[in-house]
Amino acid sequence: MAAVLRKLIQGRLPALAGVLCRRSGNEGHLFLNSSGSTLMQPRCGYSSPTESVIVEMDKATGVALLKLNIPPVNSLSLPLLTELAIVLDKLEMDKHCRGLILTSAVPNIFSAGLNLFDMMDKPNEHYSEFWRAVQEIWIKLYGSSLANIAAINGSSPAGGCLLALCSDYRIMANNPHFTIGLNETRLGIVAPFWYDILQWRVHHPPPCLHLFVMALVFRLHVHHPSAMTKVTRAYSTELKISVSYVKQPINWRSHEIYK
Ligand SMILES: CCCCCCC/C=C/C(=O)SCCNC(=O)CCNC(=O)[C@H](O)C(C)(C)COP(=O)(O)OP(=O)(O)OC[C@H]1O[C@@H](n2cnc3c(N)ncnc32)[C@H](O)[C@@H]1OP(=O)(O)O
Repeated sequence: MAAVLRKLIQGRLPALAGVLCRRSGNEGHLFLNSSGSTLMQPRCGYSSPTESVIVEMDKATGVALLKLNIPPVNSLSLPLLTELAIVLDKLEMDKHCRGLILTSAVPNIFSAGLNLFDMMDKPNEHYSEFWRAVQEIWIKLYGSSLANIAAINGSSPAGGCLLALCSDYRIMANNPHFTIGLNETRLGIVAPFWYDILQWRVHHPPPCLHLFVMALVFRLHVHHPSAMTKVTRAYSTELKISVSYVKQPINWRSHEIYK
C-alpha cells in the first residue's frame, strides 16, 4: 500500500482527476458482463457473475441488499464498477424492487475508493473507460428511482465516501477504527465537480427531510382524508420543489452534460 501511495505522490499519476469523459453510448452492454455472458440468475433472482456484488433480494419487502465483495478492500476497479452498474440497472427495472441497501461483505471495509491501479500506468483509452464507469455509478445511484441507503460497515475513504454520498441516507457503524472522508486530495486527486452536488445535498438536508415529512402527510391523508386534505394541498407545491431539489442533477438540463 505504502509503495503504491508513494508512486502516486511522486507524480506518476496521470492528470485524470476531475476529467469527465463523454458517455460512449454503448448502454447495450448493460445486461452482459465484461466477458459478454449474461448474468444475474442465481441467489434470490439476482447476482453478479463473479459474485463481486452479492445481491440478496427480500421479496417480502422489495428491498435488495447489495454487498460489495472484492477483498481485500472493495476498491472500485473497472470490473467492479461495471458489475455494480449492471446490478443497479437490473434492480431499477425490477418492478418488485422498492429500495436497496448498499453495504460490504468484506469485514471492516466498506470501500477503499477508486482502485489506484486503474489510475496508473494504463493507456489513455483505459482512463476514459474507467472514468466513464465512475460517472455511470454516480448517475445510476444518485439518479435511482429506488430508495437507497448506504450501510457503511467499515472504512470508506475517498471514492468509498463518495459512493456513500450517492445514497439517499447513510448509516455508519460506530467503530473508532473505521475512517471516512476525502483523503485522495493528499494524492493530488481532485474530486470531480459533481462531488459538490453530493456534498450540497448532504449538508442541506431540508429537501430530503421535507420529502420524508410529505410521505407521512400523504400516509395520514389516506387514513384521515377529511382532516388532511387542506394540509396536503398546502404542501403539494412544496413537494414538487423538494423533488426537483433532491434529484436535481438528473433533470434533463444537467443530464445533458453527460451525453
Ligand atoms: C462513485 C463515485 C466515485 C468518485 C470518485 C472521485 C475521486 C476519488 C478518488 C479515489 O477514490 S482515489 C483512491 C483513494 N483511496 C485510498 O487512498 C485508500 C487507501 N487505502 C487505505 O486507506 C487502506 O488500505 C484501507 C482502505 C483503510 C484499509 O486498510 P487495511 O490496513 O485494512 O488494508 P491495507 O493493508 O492498507 O490494504 C490491503 C490491500 O489493499 C490494497 N489497497 C488498498 N487501497 C487500495 C486502493 N484504493 N486501490 C487498490 N488497492 C488498494 C493495498 O495495496 C493492500 O494490498 P497488498 O499490499 O496487500 O497487496
